[in-house]
Amino acid sequence: MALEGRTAMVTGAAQGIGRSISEILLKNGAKVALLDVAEATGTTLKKSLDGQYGPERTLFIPCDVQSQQQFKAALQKAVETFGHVDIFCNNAGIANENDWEKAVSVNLMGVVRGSYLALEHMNKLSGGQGGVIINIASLAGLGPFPGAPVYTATKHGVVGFTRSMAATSKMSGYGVRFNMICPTFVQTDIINSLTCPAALGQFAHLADPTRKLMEQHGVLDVSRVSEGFLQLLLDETKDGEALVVVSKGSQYYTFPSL
Ligand SMILES: NC(=O)C1=CN([C@@H]2O[C@H](COP(=O)(O)OP(=O)(O)OC[C@H]3O[C@@H](n4cnc5c(N)ncnc54)[C@H](O)[C@@H]3O)[C@@H](O)[C@H]2O)C=CC1
Ligand SMILES: CCCCCC(=O)/C=C/[C@H]1[C@H](O)CC(=O)[C@@H]1CCCCCCC(=O)O
Repeated sequence: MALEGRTAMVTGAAQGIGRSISEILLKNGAKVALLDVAEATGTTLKKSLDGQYGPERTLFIPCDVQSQQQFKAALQKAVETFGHVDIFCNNAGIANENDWEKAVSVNLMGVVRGSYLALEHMNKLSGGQGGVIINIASLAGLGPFPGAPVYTATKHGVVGFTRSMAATSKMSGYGVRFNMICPTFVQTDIINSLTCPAALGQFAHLADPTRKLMEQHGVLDVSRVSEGFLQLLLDETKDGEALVVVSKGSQYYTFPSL
């Protein structure tokens, strides 16, 4: 199997896209540390995966990506259990224009924190074995998404950070590839937040236009993102790339050259 002997960590792994990514990693032979702030959902998932893959293949670690202490301890636990980390996916995210500071904290600061902590273990210059970091951005990381300006800003931030880290890693010799995925709407709980007046705050009047956008763009199954994730992970030529996953297919985004 393509990922036999590899160890992965996925944040926001208890449900949705993170769960689907964790499952495709397991199907392809990897061991996976599942991190999530939702302890009950994560524990239930771990039990179900134990039945399918055996208890030694996964580890559930309750972890809020907003906490440096919890995140650092989670990395430590995964490395102690599995020996090393080869694949790291910063997936945890929320949509909340009302509590927009939390959205910045989870979606952008959480990705920076996760990437830097993962690098401490993966960086070849500090004794690591190298690896791949894949960040889950969004189509809203490449263009404007009306009704969710802060969500959009965080995803643009993830795109900029990931591209810059890819260049930084290459020029420094870290041996770690950085890539991102930019999906359109995907059938998970987060799309309820994008049309929920409480989460939209001052932009609650844009819930209906967002529903219309979903009808126009389509809402994908999570498997479309995890299949893209596997493609991006296994293609060693990809570094600093954004894989756009939309209803008509998946394609690498061409950034304007500056
Ligand atoms: N569903 C969609 O339409 C799209 C989602 N995305 C992105 O995909 C990622 C995953 O979201 P979905 O699976 O769609 O949503 P989801 O709401 O189903 O899953 C998000 C997961 O992240 C966890 N989480 C939230 N805050 C956390 C924190 N502080 N620390 C650790 N875990 C935390 C949740 O408990 C949950 O398990 C997010 O970054 C989202 O922005 C990107 C494009 C489209
Ligand atoms: C393939 C090139 C993509 C270029 C960026 C783009 O097309 C952006 C489109 C936005 C458009 O301005 C209006 C939208 O609704 C698009 C963004 C849709 C975002 C879906 C986000 C879903 C999510 O993250 O939960």
